[in-house]
Amino acid sequence: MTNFSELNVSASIQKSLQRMGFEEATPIQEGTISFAKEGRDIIGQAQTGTGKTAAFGIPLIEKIDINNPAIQGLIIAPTRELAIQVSEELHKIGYDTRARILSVYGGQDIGRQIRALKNKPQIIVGTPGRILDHINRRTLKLDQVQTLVLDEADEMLNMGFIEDINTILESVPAERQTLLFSATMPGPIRKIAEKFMKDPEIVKIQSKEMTVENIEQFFVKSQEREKFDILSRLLNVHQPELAIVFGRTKRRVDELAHALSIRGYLAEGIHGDLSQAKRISVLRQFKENKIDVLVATDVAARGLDISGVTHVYNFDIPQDPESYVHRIGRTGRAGKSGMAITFVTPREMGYLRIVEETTKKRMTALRPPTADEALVGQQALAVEQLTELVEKNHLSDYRSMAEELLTKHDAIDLVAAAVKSMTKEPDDSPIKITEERPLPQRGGRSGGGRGGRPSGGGGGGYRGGGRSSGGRSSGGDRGGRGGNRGERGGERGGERGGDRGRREGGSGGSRREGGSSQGGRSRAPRKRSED
Ligand SMILES: Nc1ncnc2c1ncn2[C@@H]1O[C@H](COP(=O)(O)OP(=O)(O)OP(=O)(O)O)[C@@H](O)[C@H]1O
Ligand SMILES: [Mg+2]
Repeated sequence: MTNFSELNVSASIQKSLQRMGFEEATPIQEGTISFAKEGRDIIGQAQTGTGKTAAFGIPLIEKIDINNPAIQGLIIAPTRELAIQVSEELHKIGYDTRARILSVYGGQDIGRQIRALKNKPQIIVGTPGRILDHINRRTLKLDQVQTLVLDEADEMLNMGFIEDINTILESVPAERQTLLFSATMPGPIRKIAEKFMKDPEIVKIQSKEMTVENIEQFFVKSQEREKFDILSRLLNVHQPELAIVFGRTKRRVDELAHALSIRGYLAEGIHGDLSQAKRISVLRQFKENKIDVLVATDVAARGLDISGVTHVYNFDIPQDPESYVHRIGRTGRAGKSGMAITFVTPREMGYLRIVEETTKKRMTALRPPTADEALVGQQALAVEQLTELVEKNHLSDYRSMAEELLTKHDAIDLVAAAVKSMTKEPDDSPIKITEERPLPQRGGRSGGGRGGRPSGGGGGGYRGGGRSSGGRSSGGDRGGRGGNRGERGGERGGERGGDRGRREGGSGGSRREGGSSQGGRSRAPRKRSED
């Protein structure tokens, strides 16, 4: 391990890093900071959650000439949330150097952005569409940019941003430093690098597996209609501090978030159809622990760094392995441990194997907990809370009531009642989850091979079983919702017609939801439409 002074990081940035609690550089930081300071182009590849932001952020901030009012650094990130997150991290790193940083992204009032641009920011973090918009309006002057960063390059490729990035690259001086960061490095990304970068130094943090070791990976084989009840029981047993549940489509996310709330979890959904303000507020609530379960589509959660996510549930198995890697990478960040659980229907077992082949890591079969086990989990939680209350001993206002109760009732009955009242018991309030058709068959015979454990239902002995989640799910009434806009992710045709703003704002961002596996790539089977 190397500390930042050994990497010759300036004293003022070291001070900020100290404040951020960064004691030592992570391997990707150690590998890239010196090269970047030499002015080299860099391709940085490292697993999720290993500090790629600071790996480019530290040398970038260090290079800024604080007395030069021009934009000197440009960072392109695939989504608004990421642009915000990156700029927040840069603010922290640059706190003592006082570099001026501004994020620009779709969905935010452009007039306000234009005014903010007049305050002479030195670093811009933005999404491709909005950056282009500003370039076209001549509100963003990039002729003095010295450093260009492509963050989450793989995702920008998947989203079909390559042409936009091409155009942006043509607007920045050729004499510049280019840093490209990605958790995965599919072939087309290497091609971009060859085209746009000068003799790049490739810093790849070698790891046998693509996913970090501190994430335990499980799969649950179950029928589609059983998934929701299994998910509830898993939540009850695991008692995650913060959990993210991934759904394949926006409708799925809406339905899951709603169903989880009905069953008493503090859950909210996030996807590209929600307004910018709503997305930001949901993320804030999640970060502040006001929500326990965040339900999200791939894109909405890509790259998000939320500390303390203990569990990731893939309610639907992702179609491509890169998405899997990114999804589960929302937990196990900065060396913490995490658990990832992927639901897979028997017909989708081929996808599971493809994921495992790519990550070089086998998932362990998880037997779905029975209703009794789920109850025991919740009772244990109640006992824990009760014990904590006793230990805190702020009970003087209640003691006389307790004494009186004890004269009338059996002590064990009283404690049992207290535990019961604090236990979240199984809840079979009706919910509606529209069944998803499985992904197209792939990777050989379905259901075979893994010789998995018995799946599903736990013998049907649980309350509120398939009846509640599956039974009432025919849901043809959703047809007109038009939620399938986003599923045509790969179809670039026509969408260059100037509605870029829409793509990043409001509903427009939806184009990418779930389409991440398709854009520009032909190897994945085309996904069916959402509805
Ligand atoms: N040297 C360090 N010491 C301690 N914590 C760090 C260090 N570097 C980064 N972190 C923290 O680790 C977390 C993950 O970092 P970051 O978001 O940059 O990961 P990433 O590699 O970009 O992941 P992803 O591939 O998911 O985008 C952040 O909370 C960050 O503040
Ligand atoms: Mg990142």
